[in-house]
Amino acid sequence: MLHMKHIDNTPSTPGKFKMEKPPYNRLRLHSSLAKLTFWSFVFLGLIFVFFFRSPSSSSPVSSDLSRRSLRSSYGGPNFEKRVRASAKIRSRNGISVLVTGAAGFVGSHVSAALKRRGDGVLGLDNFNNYYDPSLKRARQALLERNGVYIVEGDINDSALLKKLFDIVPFTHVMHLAAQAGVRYAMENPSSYVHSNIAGLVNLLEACKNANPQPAIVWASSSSVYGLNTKVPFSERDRTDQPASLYAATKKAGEEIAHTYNHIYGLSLTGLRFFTVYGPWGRPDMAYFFFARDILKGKSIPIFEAANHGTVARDFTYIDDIVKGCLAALDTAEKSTGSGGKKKGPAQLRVYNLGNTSPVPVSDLVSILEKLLKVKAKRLVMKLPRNGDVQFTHANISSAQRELGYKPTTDLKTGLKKFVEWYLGYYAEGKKSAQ
Ligand SMILES: O=C(O)[C@H]1O[C@H](OP(=O)(O)OP(=O)(O)OC[C@H]2O[C@@H](n3ccc(=O)[nH]c3=O)[C@H](O)[C@@H]2O)[C@H](O)[C@@H](O)[C@H]1O
Repeated sequence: MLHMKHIDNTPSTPGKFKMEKPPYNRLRLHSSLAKLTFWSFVFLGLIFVFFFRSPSSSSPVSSDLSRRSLRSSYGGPNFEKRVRASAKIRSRNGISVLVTGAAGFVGSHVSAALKRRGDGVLGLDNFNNYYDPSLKRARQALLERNGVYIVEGDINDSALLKKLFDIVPFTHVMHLAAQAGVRYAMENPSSYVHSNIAGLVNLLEACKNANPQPAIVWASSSSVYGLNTKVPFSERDRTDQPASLYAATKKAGEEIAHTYNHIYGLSLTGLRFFTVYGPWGRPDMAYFFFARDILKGKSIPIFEAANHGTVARDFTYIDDIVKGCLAALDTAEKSTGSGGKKKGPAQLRVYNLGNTSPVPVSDLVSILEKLLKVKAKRLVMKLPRNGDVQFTHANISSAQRELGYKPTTDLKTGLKKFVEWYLGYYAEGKKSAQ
């Protein structure tokens, strides 16, 4: 009760009051001791933390952790050396291209073709498991043997994109990373928003901030024509009635491209691919899993429209698509902006890359039966209302005129090449298609 004593001892004339020393000193002594103890603990704690976290610590756990964090930071001279070597231009008038989705079907073919003609190519891919990742790894191994390095990372990782643009002044970006597939969009809608919208915006942000700004060619889709009935589909037709979320995200991508072109002077070319097929293709696509299931003796669902209406696709062979992609890169004008600011109007293009000859899905199955020498167990079903459209048919006159695009492979010839690859790749017992 010190404070009460203190009050009791206070004289009525405060101006003359002098505090008695002993009790006050005792108080100060107590609080100093407490402070000293407290700060000693803090000090000891800091020393402990410092030594425990030091990389030179002999603790195996901490050194392993620090090694791991270094590995995942995309840093270090080795990483930069690999990136530079892969992106190095080896031909006169060559270009240096960042290919996103490089371990994908179209991405791996385009990367290989660019490398073959001496362009610098750096791949980027997140190796997600939308379909069997071992197929993506096999494509990666093939590309690595040909000098193309694929960085394992996501287009949503801004720090990684910035790092890549800091290391290499890419002249072009071939943006093929996406969440593909029209039916899977009902199962996992957010993956489409994540890759095809957020990822695209993130990539365009990196491109707009890069110095120099690259020209960008990217994959849109025939699905943007949605429920249109006028054929063949022309780039001038309406694209405001998508039948799947996949199509809606690709359509959104085209509008986002317009915005970045308008505000920042980015040169942007969208390619509307029409059902691309061929060797090293995507196992989620019909021609691929039809082949697998025919060989396994499983029945295959063949869609038909109302009143036995034919469902058809303008199937386009991968080599024709690759030629279209390279022509789009070669005719792309430079972006005009710098430092995130537009300096003048820049190129904005959209092209159909199709085959201009739609084939009914039932004919596709007949071709596969002949090539595989196995009769299919056909299960004819009503076209489900989960993203499919009844037919696609490209008008390619713009691409023909401006890119020199001219598809040369019909479905029979292309599927023959696919089946040869498929049988070789999944040779008996070695691997099995999933
Ligand atoms: O051009 C595009 O932009 C898109 O092309 C591709 O979509 P689609 O043309 O729908 O290809 P795909 O699924 O192989 O079905 C082929 C045909 O088989 C029919 N089909 C399909 C499945 C089935 O079980 N039965 C069936 O008859 C089906 O009705 C269709 O008629 C890409 O997957 C897509 O990512 C996108 O790039």
